[in-house]
Amino acid sequence: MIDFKIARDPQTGKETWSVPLKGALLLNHPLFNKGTAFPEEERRELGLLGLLPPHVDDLDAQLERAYEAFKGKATDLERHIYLRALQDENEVLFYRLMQDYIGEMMPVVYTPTVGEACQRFSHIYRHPRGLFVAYPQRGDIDALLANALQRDVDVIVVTDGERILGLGDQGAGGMGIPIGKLALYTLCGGIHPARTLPVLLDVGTDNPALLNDPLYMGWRHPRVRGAEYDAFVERFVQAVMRRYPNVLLQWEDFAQANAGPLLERYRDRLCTFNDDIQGTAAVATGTVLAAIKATGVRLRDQVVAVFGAGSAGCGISEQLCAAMVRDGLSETEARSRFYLIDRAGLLREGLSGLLPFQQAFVQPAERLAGWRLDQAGTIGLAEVVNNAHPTVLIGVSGVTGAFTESIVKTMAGRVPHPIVLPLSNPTSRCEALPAQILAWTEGRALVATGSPFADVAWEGRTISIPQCNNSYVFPGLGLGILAVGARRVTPGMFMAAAQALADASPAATDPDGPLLPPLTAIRSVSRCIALAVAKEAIAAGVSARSSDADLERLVDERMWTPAYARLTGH
Ligand SMILES: O=C([O-])CC(=O)C(=O)O
Ligand SMILES: [Mg+2]
Repeated sequence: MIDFKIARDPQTGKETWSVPLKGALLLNHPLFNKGTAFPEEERRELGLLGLLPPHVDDLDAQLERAYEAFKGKATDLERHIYLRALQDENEVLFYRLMQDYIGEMMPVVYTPTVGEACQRFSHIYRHPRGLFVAYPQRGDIDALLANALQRDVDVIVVTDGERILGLGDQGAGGMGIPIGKLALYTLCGGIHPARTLPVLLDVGTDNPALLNDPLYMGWRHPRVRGAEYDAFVERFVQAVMRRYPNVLLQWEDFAQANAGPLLERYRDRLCTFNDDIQGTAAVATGTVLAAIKATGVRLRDQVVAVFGAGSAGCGISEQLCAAMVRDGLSETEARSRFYLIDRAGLLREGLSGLLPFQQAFVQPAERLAGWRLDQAGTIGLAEVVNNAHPTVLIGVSGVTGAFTESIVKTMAGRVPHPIVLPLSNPTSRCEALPAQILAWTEGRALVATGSPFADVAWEGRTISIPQCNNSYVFPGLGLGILAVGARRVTPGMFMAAAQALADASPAATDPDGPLLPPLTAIRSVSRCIALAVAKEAIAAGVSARSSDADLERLVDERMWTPAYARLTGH
């Protein structure tokens, strides 16, 4: 831990950081390092004279140099390595560069390239970041946390690496995900980078390629499971609560068998949520709400097919269902409009092996009279589309190409503007490519994807493909929670976030506009979401505040902007 202090001028918002480091040690510290932009008097005061080339740059000159270096890289993975190295060298420069070129750089730091970076983690590793909490060290978790660089932590993103995007078990390589998510907390939500902590719980890996890789950096052991796993996670959460009682803890990319149970176990004990279940649900709900504004067909009249009935698919369905109830349906009526398809086919009465969270979406046998079973004896997506006539089709399966031409064409045969959301990540796992969906529907479909895609040209129109990714929600959610010191993350906050996202949709005012705002607007979208979430926290009684007064100031004060602070020694 490095004990540094930040003083903020209330008038100008400018920060002065008092740091205990000097000379080369200071230059090696990404939070403090300004590189060639250290002004003369700081070079003198902080023992930097002679350690830097004599010319003093400003941030703009540094940006130009960094962008040139970025452009010089040949592949996305090399660009990722470059940006991660910059993050480990100079955070202000990294975040300003990301902000100025967000459309170009977010897919490199985050989805999809972060997936490849996780797969190649042990080969591209350069510099430590975040905290590795490995099972053999389970007796020392308090000490491990105390070793973290940060004294005060507001947000932790934790994974055990078992379900990294749609790429499965990446073991310790999963650390790339918490690092990427927290970079987005700062980039999109203005969360101070000094107050975020990525954590990888290393309980081993069942990925044979990793276990056999001589360079693998994780604990070389099959995954610890069952009661031992649960006890380990419990030790971790207790240590976190002792050290950072008010922290926001985000669970990320856990396998289905653990994701839901962990959320249930901890949601009432600390301020915590699961991004893949709840964050993905909120962004999908916000996107569907935006799409129905564009089509003019009410939510209560939609029929939803969800391909992939894991925790994400069920989480999305639960939230959309709650939104339908708000739109006037009874819960039973709303649930009857959902068709969820898992590996064993449509969730239906009599199907064995249903998970607890799937039970609520089981279709009764009488509604399926006359439906055909496929060769495997299940009711597949094609049969659902043939018979149920969905208006919304959502993919969270990780099955590349699952939305075939015939499925999409059948759907579009009955719906003027089908809403099609292939959300699986990374790009290689997408259920259908946007250009295909638009071609198969004569440009009528409203499409949004989980991973980023380029615009599609269609008969003289340029159709932008919004990225329906939880990155539209979690940074603003976190910002709102921190702004009012919320103690819990409630379902109402996700509904407020979804509504705020839909309200910010360009399609709400222009039927030809994209469903989601462009990435260049993401900071202002996060701010709107933060305000809605903060309001909801107060209304739900989970904040110490009792009034909405001053919310804008509270949110704005929390938003860090990448700019060099004055540095002094102490
Ligand atoms: O990371 C992303 O792009 C979205 C996400 O949470 C996932 O796919 O697991
Ligand atoms: Mg995830």
